[in-house]
Amino acid sequence: MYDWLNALPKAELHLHLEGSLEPELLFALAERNKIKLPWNDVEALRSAYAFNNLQEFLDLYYAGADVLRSEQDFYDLTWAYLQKCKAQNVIHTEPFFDPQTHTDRGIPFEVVLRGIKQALVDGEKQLGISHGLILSFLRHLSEEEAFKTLEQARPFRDAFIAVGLDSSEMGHPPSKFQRVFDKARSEGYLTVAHAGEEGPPEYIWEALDLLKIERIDHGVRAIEDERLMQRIIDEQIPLTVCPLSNTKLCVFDDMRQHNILQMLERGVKVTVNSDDPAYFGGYVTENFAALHDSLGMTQEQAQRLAQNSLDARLV
Ligand SMILES: Nc1ncnc2[nH]cnc12
Ligand SMILES: [Zn+2]
Repeated sequence: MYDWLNALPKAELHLHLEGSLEPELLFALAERNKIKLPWNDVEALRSAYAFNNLQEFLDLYYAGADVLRSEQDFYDLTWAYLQKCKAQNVIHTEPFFDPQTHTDRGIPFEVVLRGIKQALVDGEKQLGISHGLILSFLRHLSEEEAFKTLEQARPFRDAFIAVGLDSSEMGHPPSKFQRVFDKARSEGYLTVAHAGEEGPPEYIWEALDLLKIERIDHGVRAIEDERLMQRIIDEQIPLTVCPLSNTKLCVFDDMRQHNILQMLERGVKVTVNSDDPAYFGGYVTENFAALHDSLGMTQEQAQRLAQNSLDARLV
């Protein structure tokens, strides 16, 4: 039914690899690693996917990530995501991963990175999907811990194109990580950050002015600040918007209230992404389909959104 949306060549610019962990794989990895789960089966886990806000989701997302232990686990996770990309004509992806979610559980940085990177390299060779990997800091943790993570990444500098910032937004403004991002930029990393998902427009200003980001992840609350909107339009700063995520996390009560097409028509460089597809009900094509079903997105608008994603690549 959505073959025309599936067929559009597109890039995905906002995807957390840990958020692509489907319940079936989660259970398989739990069995492989002999981990007892608090859910009886896949259906019980899926029925827990009802969230009132970002934090409720994050609590489950970090709990789910605990089944990822070995290099092979991270490879399998990433490979499963790349298969979805192939099926949906995502020809380029710039995924995030959160090293601290794993190093804080005692999994060495290099175990995580090697598994992910090997799958991405195989994806290039075998599936023709190009990539740029983004190391994302957890903003609910301290500046010092982010510096430590940047240090752990140093021997693998070439594996990354950028650093990012995710996790609980409220109370953790971009300014908290200004010095970490300064250091990262001095080492040649590009920068992106989640801002204006649940947080106010001020956080987007900080991300632009203090973290010097190339793209805004989410950014949907920019619409509350006209001066900010003008800047984003004038400078053509891309927004990586995640419609299904925004409705599942109650950023918008209903998809019919989502502002992505309004932004598109105002000249904002918005893109469509899946964020955490295993938890939010779909990959990129399902996100496009939701815009068609609920907002009446036209074929021409879909083409512009897909083209924006290709134009907004960092590599
Ligand atoms: N949507 C999101 N916002 C912030 N942090 C995240 N980590 C994974 N998904 C996230
Ligand atoms: Zn995200």
